[in-house]
Amino acid sequence: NPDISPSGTLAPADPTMFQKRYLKKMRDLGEGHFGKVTLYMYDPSNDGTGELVAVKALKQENSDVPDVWKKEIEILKSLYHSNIVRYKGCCTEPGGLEVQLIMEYLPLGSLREFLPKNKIGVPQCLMFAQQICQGMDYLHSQRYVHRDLAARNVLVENKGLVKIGDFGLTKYIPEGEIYYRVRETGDSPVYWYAIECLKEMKFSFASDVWSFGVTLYEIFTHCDSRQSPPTKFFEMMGLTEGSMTLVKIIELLERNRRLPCPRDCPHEARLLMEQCWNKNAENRPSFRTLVDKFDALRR
Ligand SMILES: C=Cc1cc(F)c(CN2CC[C@](CC#N)(n3cc(C(N)=O)c(NC(=O)OC)n3)[C@H](F)C2)cc1O
Repeated sequence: NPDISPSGTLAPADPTMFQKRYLKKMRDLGEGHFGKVTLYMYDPSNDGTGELVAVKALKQENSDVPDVWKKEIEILKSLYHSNIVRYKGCCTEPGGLEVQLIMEYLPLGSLREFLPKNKIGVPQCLMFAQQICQGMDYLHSQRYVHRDLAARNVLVENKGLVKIGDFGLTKYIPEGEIYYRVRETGDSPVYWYAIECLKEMKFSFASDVWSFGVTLYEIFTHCDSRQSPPTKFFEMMGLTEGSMTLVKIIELLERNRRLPCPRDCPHEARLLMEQCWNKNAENRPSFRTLVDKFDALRR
């Protein structure tokens, strides 16, 4: 339904502009530090035949950081890859502060929901792993560091296709730079963090590769909560509380302790996992290399 522009000519409606009044809330999909993701039906004809979309909105009190927020919208808008969730548009309230990011909806949810219910075999684990590497290789080629790669942020389109689904902590690494330093830790996903992130809050393409190693571990454990990274790290370090946890994890990693090898994980895949967890960031493979290594494994 093209909008009538002031001059009265028929301006083609911009398909990336969603009007808040036609968004009908269905249910919450997730909660994050700065906001939440909700399932809506976009139903301009108001007859229940609209399309389902996933909408990410900042919590009001955080909406005074529009530049950070707009950054995430700009990032997702600029990414085009079969293994990255599709940007559909954004929704602004007339004169409102809040801007909402509108993405395609993948009803099967993330690997965290999918894997425990669908016992996939080794070939499919390797296929999913390779697709994540393809998406991440593309993200890195655009000079973005994800900083939150984990099974909970990988969406399942169908049994043959997964996509990286959330870019809440993604940062741009300027040409010539290697690291992105952050100040806040917040409720950071420390069990997915490389050792240099824990010690110096230094994030890089290589720290994303470390997080991929943890994601590969999650895939081969079928996201079984009894084997989750937090659970296994707590077992290894014994119960600690508060800031001691960070100190204890660093100690374990310095002593070359790592997550255990999942029962169904083939030896070659375990070797890749361990390469991703190399203490020395320079010695970790790139996602480009990992895509090729998974090709060899899948033969
Ligand atoms: C404001 C910051 C913020 C808020 C958050 F809630 C989260 C956490 N959130 C991320 C998006 C999420 C998981 C992924 N990827 N997801 C997306 C879809 C989709 N596009 O279909 C989907 N589908 C689904 O669950 O279908 C049954 N889940 C899930 F909402 C968790 C992270 C954040 O940075």
